Amino acid sequence: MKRVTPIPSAANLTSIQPAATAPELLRNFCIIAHIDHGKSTLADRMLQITGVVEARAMRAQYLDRMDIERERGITIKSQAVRMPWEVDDTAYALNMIDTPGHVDFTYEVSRSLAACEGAVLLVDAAQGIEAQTLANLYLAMENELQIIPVLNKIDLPAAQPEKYAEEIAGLVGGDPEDVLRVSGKTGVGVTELLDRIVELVPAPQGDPTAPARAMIFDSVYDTYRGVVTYVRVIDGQLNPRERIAMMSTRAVHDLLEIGVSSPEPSPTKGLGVGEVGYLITGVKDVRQSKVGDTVTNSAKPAAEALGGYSDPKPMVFSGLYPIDGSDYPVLRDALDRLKLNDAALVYEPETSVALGFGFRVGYLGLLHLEIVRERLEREFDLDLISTAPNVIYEVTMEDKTVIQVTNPSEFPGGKIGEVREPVVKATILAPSEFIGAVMELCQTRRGDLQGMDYLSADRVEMRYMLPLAEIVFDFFDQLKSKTRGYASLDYDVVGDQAAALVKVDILLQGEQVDAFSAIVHKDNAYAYGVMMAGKLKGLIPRQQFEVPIQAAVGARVIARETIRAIRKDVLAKCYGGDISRKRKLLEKQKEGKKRMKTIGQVEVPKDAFIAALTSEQTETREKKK
Ligand SMILES: Nc1nc2c(ncn2[C@@H]2O[C@H](COP(=O)(O)OP(=O)(O)OP(=O)(O)O)[C@@H](O)[C@H]2O)c(=O)[nH]1
Repeated sequence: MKRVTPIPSAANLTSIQPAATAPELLRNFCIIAHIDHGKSTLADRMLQITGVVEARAMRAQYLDRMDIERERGITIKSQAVRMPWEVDDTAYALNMIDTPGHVDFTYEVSRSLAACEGAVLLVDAAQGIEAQTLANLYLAMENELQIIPVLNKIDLPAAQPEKYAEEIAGLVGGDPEDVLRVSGKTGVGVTELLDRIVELVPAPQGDPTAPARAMIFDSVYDTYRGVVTYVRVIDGQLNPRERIAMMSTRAVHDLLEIGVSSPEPSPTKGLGVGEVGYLITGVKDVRQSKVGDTVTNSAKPAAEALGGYSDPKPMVFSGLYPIDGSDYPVLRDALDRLKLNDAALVYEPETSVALGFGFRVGYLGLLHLEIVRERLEREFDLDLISTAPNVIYEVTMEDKTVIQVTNPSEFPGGKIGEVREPVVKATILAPSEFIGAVMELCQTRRGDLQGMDYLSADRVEMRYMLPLAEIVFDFFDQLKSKTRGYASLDYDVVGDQAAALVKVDILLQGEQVDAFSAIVHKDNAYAYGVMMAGKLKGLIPRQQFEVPIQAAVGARVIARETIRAIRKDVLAKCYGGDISRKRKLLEKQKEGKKRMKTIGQVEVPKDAFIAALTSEQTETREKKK
């Protein structure tokens, strides 16, 4: 197809653009890829080639706005951008929706996909298909998107485009020759890709005369403008200064501004069928503008909401405590602020004997946990300690009462009928030489092999059912280290199952230390007990009496360590009768005691708890590196 010079940048046009582009001139697409296969780099190149961002203003990963995203090189929040592109003298508007690539954010990916008619399936020409390529491809197929397979990074010396084009064609159908070859880095093949998007992605269809219906696929909090809601119009038209209604909550808001991002926000006189843009209503909380919800006109509402909406569900919980107890109010405010921008974050106050006042926080997954914690520490200058992450358990007592447990220390005693835990369907892709290693790992994690397929002669896809609890800890790190970094993983929570789970408590001189309680499979209880008791023995200073450290399941002690007694006589070194020096030493000892936590009669420096919890976290972090 012949390419003509792109039309001038939308940003250079007058600030208010005409209402609604005709649907047949629109193409809505997203780029789906495994993490690091180059989605953001390709998106950058498209912005540059279509002229919406001048080369001079270009910076790497233009669309990734959060500092953390830029530093970690990953996309967390998706964004949409409109690009002009001319083919055969016809000016089209391409809406590109950048999607997050990580497992924790699958829900956001699926909403972004629902806003498109086509998907560029991007595969690194030196790596081939990976687990998230498959997961995202299946999501795109469920949404009936036109798939455009593309091999990226063909400039790399290690690129094997022939081999992987065949792999892709085997997966999506078609001829290996039709798989486009591009380099997001050098720009090779990107114009051809833009042409192909116009050619292959179907124009959006909808009823322009019907009551307005638009799907929210993202909403972000902006300090200056409040919540910015990204929508895709399905039917009808949204106009400035209308009153709009959210169909799931029935909340009504005044539309203050409506426009498109190109990629800086530019107001328009409205958004019509198939268009992608943003709405500003002055709302201050993203929870009032939920991803997946349907926006309609409040005076002339649509009868039915668009399908597929679900509330984000936290899957992983952990206690979050300020290291300095006086920071508790700061932490509370910081969480309130963060929640404005993160509808998936949930938390409630919690107190721990060992750690004081804090919060039990629910996250979508481990990456989400790390990101929240990092943002709290960085943006609010807090020093935090988090307890080991755990999943949500459903405990049915013998009398049939059901209890949801998000904190191990709340695991009920007494007569338990059944404990259920969430399970995931995991897809693991690895070179076939690592099949044994992967199987061994999954077996130790209580995995159940569901099936296995060869993608090519030397690469295999394995499907497992695994308890989520076994994945949230260090599964991914173990998988990487056992496969020399070659395996990739994707998982999806699919339900729950009954399991033989018990709570292990750690007791100091008979008193339970809540921060160390854990829910584990009964076969792993002993190992956890021995590990924790041993660790605490090394951290708790000797007291003037003997202190037993025990690990127990219910009333049964399964491991024990003992801290031997000493008598710490601070006056021992003071000969003679210098009373003022003696007093000083005693004062000093009293000061030190303030930093102690008393568990029963045992005085434990708060630092020891922090060290025990952090060493666990750093061990896992170290392993990741
Ligand atoms: N040589 C080469 N490197 C590339 C190309 N495209 C991307 N890269 C590099 O690959 C790495 C990952 O690229 P990103 O664009 O951040 O990948 P991504 O898929 O957006 O990653 P997520 O946002 O984490 O999903 C970066 O170091 C890029 O510089 C390419 O065409 N050629």
